[in-house]
Amino acid sequence: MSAVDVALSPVQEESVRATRHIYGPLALCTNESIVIYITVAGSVIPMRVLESDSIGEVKLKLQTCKGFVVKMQKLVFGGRELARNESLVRDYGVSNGNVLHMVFKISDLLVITVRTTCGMEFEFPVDRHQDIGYLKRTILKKGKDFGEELKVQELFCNGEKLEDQKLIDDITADAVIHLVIQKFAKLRAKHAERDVELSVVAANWNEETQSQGVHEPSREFQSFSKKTPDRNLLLEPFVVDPNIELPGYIWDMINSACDGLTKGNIPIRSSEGTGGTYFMQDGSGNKYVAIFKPIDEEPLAVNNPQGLPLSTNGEGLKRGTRVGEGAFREVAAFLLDHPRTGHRTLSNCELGFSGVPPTVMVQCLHNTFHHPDGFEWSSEYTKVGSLQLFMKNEGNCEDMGPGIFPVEEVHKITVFDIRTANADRHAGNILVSREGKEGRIVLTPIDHGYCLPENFEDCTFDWLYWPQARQPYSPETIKYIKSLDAEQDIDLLKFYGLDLSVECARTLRISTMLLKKGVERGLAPFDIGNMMCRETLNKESVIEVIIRDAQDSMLPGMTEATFLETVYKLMDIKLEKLKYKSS
Ligand SMILES: Nc1ncnc2c1ncn2[C@@H]1O[C@H](COP(=O)(O)OP(=O)(O)OP(=O)(O)O)[C@@H](O)[C@H]1O
Repeated sequence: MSAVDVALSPVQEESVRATRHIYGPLALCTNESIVIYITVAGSVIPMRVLESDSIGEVKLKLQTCKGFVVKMQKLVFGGRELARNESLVRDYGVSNGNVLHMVFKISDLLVITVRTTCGMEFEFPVDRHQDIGYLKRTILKKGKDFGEELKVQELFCNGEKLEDQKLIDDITADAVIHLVIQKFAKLRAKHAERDVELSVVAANWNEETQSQGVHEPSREFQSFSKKTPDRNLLLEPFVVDPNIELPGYIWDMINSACDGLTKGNIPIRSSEGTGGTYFMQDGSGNKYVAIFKPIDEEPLAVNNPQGLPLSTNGEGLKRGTRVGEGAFREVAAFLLDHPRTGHRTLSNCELGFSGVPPTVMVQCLHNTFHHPDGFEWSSEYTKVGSLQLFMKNEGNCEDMGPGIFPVEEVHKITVFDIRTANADRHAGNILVSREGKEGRIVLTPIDHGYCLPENFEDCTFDWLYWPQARQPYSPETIKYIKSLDAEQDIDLLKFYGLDLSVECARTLRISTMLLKKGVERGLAPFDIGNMMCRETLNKESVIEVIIRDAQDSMLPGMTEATFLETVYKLMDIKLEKLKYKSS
């Protein structure tokens, strides 16, 4: 028996038991059985799987053996995210002895339920990274809905008073928090994924209400402010062309985040996502104002905080993207999202048709970012990345059934994804909020670090399977789509210093062409989107076949324009066939 066998045997037994659990004893007899290693948060889990297992089944085994909820797992192998749950282990080229990396997403959101004595329930989301002081203030604010009944005074857990500075996240799951108020009320809190339950029960008590002051600057920051008198060093726009003037709404976001840093409200790293994503707070410490994503912390980049390995060839987690370009793609996504009233200009503060939050490139210096090789308060340690406006939300589309989303809200996302051939549109990347007295649902697309890839290989749209995608676009949306112009878009990006590569520009041209041609023929988002997505991992999508056929027909010396003309004609033929089939 080799040393490896010895080291693995206890875990193998465990994995084998899981295999038996799912497949019965026959699973052990097959020669497809392989051992893979899953790295997660610094430890390695050996696991026996079948090459014919789907990625979904591997995730299920991890849930069975280790308790990691399937929905919260992200697996990476060979620098690529194993994003398709229905694809097989062997489709992704995973074989015996290979190492897979798992990023475990924990939701940043906790949903707190307050129940009054008369049985009324009110739910409100709080951030697990916030502290008890924040929780109290939130309950107090919400307390208006309960009248005078809910006056927060103290919170206790396991007999211990919870200090305002304690993080909500530090409270043990399943713990019962006692909210001490003047009249009886009950509170319950659960993680948005519903895998952890936290109960909060209130009892009678009579003491003075805590003062609701603003956070004191942390000790960490006090030392920082002494060392860095230059406020601009903290956070400033990263502009390629100094002649471009940033508009007021972008400055408001930067200044607000800067104010937060100055007051010692440190950037808070999100537990979700595969890259370094930081919530920037305002001066009061009560509000997030922006999201900062440094380029050196992107997945597979040199300082990725999730422990993902470095890319071996520079390619990002999705095919046709490059490590370190995510932040630029985020900014491009905002610039391309033209408002209904006309073309995007930075001075126009209107949200775009699809609602991509305002995003700009910035540089920021702070010791809370991931600096594995040490840190000094010097400009050398400044990080460059995208800064995006924080959008208040109640969670994301993964947390709820799609049936409740208004058709127009889904359609606006489909328009953006098709235009930009977005390779990362899963339901978790669409935030959900409510607007107005009726609580109209609004969807906000985020996380556009994988839009405009060089090819269409990894295009996936979760909304394809939502009923709204089968409905035709409204006349207003069709009008918007007709106004799109890929050449103008390319020029616009260039103007703002984002010069697309020939391949990415080609993607934008072809996907805009497909969207426009599709609506001309009255196709629904499903029909158009479906042409861009692979049915299975190794079967080319319709758009890929069109592009390959166009490439095959090219003679040496032919121009990009000729290539696009060929794509244009081939696309017409395919669309006519599709129209004929569906009529
Ligand atoms: N503009 C925003 N407003 C509010 N919250 C946001 C915004 N952008 C990101 N977030 C929050 O931060 C979390 C992580 O962000 P994001 O998904 O963009 O990171 P990522 O590392 O690129 O993720 P992924 O692994 O899904 O590609 C999101 O799940 C969301 O909760």
